[in-house]
Amino acid sequence: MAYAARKRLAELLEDAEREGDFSTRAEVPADALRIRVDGVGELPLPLRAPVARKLITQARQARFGRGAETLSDTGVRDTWEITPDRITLSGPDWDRALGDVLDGVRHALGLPPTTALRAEPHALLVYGKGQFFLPHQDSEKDDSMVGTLVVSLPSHHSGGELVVEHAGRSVTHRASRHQLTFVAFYADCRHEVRPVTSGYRVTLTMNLLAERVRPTDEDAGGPLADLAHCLTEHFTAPAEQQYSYGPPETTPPNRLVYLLDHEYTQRGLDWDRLKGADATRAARLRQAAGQAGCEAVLALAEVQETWDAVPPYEHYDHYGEVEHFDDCEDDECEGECLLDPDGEPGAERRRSGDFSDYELNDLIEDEINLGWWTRPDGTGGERISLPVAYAEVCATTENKDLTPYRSEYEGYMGNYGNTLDRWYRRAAVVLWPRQRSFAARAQADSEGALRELQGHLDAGALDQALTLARSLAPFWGQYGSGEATAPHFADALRVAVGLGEADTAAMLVAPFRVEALAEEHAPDLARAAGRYGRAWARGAVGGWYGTVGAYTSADRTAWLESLPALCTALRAADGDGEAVATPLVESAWQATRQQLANWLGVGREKERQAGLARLGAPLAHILQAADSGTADTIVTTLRGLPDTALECLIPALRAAGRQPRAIPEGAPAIGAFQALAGHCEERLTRVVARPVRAADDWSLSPAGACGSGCDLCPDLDAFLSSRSRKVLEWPLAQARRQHIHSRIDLAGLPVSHTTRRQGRPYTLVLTKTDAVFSREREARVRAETDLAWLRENGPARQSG
Ligand SMILES: O=C(O)CCC(=O)C(=O)O
Ligand SMILES: [Fe+2]
Repeated sequence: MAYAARKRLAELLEDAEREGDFSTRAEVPADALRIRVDGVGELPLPLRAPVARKLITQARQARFGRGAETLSDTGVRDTWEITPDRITLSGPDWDRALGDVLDGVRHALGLPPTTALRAEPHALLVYGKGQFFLPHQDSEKDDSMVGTLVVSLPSHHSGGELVVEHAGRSVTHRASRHQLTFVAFYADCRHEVRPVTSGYRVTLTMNLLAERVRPTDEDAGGPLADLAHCLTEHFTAPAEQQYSYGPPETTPPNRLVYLLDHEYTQRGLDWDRLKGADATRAARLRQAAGQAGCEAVLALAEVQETWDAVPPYEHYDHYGEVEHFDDCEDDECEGECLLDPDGEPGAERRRSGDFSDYELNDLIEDEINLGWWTRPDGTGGERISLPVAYAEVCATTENKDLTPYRSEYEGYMGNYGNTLDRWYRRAAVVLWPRQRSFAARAQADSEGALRELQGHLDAGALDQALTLARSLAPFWGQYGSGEATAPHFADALRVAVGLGEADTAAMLVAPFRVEALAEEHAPDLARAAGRYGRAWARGAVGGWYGTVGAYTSADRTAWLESLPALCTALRAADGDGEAVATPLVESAWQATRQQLANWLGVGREKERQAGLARLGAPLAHILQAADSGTADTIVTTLRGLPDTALECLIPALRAAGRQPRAIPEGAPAIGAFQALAGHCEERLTRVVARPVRAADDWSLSPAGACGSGCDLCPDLDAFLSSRSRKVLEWPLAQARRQHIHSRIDLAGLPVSHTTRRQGRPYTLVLTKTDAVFSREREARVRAETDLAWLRENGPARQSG
């Protein structure tokens, strides 16, 4: 079983924990160090109060970093600071003493013997009574920085303990009064300096830097063969699923993601600078990988967990039921503070904070994403975005035993219980079988994969390129739909042309959206169609276009503007550009025709007019791009539409008129626009010639039967069609009044409806409004204007 392999692997790496701690301490006789400070002179040790006060006269208020900023806030950090350029360290024995301490620290922290530590002075700090530094994490100021070394100078003081924490454990260090006290900890450990209660506490802080001194060829120890066996098993057994519904997987997992315990920055992620147990575990895994024919890289993972969780018992007040927002002091509050933590009605019961004392019940959901990884050859790394599947994850330390960097709690919301979301940053060793290396990396870095394929093609290694490209098929479809991937369409297309295998080429270009297509792709598009045939091209365009009628973004309207130029370039290119241009135009037309039909069916005039007018420009672009056959089909369809289609056709003609140069000379579009213009002119002339409505003519066209065969609609139609009846008083029960309302509103009729709430049933009063006349007047004016414009500027005139 694959699960057993992962479990065993995690256990095999468990004992590495004993090989390193996150923090360590050492004492050295005070006379090992001579320390001089500019403006003060050599500091006599143990340090006494007058000297400490003299140091303060030379110091500044210490600052601290938050994000990219450096801040000064004595509520967070209150201590005096002297910069390292003003400090000189010496002493006959100092270098050797420090060297010994660093060697001990290296060993205690579990860094491999192939690594050496160096310490660089960072600051001299003086803490007087009441001064402190709240919990924080030190920033890694240097690529090779792995931690901090705090050297406490001996002095009489109380308080001022240095508390260091990692993975739920914490150690408190007190400084010696007579000796130098060295405390070292990894840079990802949170630590604090508790307030000094008497005397002065003086520390020299140093950055700990790690450097490789010997190659890592020695055996990292441990049951390597066992580990290698687990890897082989993991990569041969079918991947198991988290939930048992759905068909079982038949293929093995693509990779193994072994989560480490410490946090790392992108810069600090390096095989030689791993911390504590991580170093041993990663070294063993890497060696096992070598034996099992696998490749290993380091990665950074973002983990999110959602737990079913409850607040600790103490958070319930004496009612035994009610939970309060942390700061709530309102005696009469019955927990409303939680519903409304900001005093805004309806604010959600969601808040962030430290919920480490909450009790975790069940894990509802977890999600792991890799955001960065190093290259297999160890040269740098790259940003990636790769969700990790359940069957790929393995860890010796569970997430819940680590400290999340963010937590959010949401109280009971009906559908869900109380949930606690926790986010962690973890590093990981990611492994995959060497033969599947290309696909394993490609899933995270599609651009890199395309580059590699092109490289093989350029080098004439066609067979290899084909084998690798085929291995992308299982997951390549998830790629390409985002805007960010559009720029890589050109790369995918070029590789597709080069491969010479129709199915694989189709798979490579399939995930992109049509918006990614631009004029510059025309030569390769035409070449691909020439190579793989018309059916291939039609299939590819269908995929790029997506399902007709599916939601399409505003981007598509913008993209249609570029369609004529794209099609012109396609037709001019070598190969078979027409094979791509034709289905592109046809698909665009099918989608637009569908929208046209939808808008024509809308009764509310203003809405319909606006909707149809918006389709004008896209329609013009499609006609501009069409070949003569498609242009004819389009014109024939448009001619067959009702008069309301003029609300789209005139805007289309106007759009075409605005950019006559977009139509290539001799293009079928010229004839199509002329035919349409002639058609519109004919229709408008008929509209304008209609007799003006007589002042006493209130007749409207019938709204038609509603389809449910009700007895009301015929009566409504009789009223609407009547020349003389302006008002209808109609006693109707509520549901029936409702039906008439909706019939009138849906059709956008110039009829007002009110209900007179007297008697039973109430009376629905329908009144034809002046819009019966005004709409017709407006329509006539519009028709006259359009007709005048057509006669003056329309394409029919321009042809000459
Ligand atoms: O003074 C100390 O012991 C530690 C100070 C510290 O945490 C820092 O400078 O970042
Ligand atoms: Fe610190």
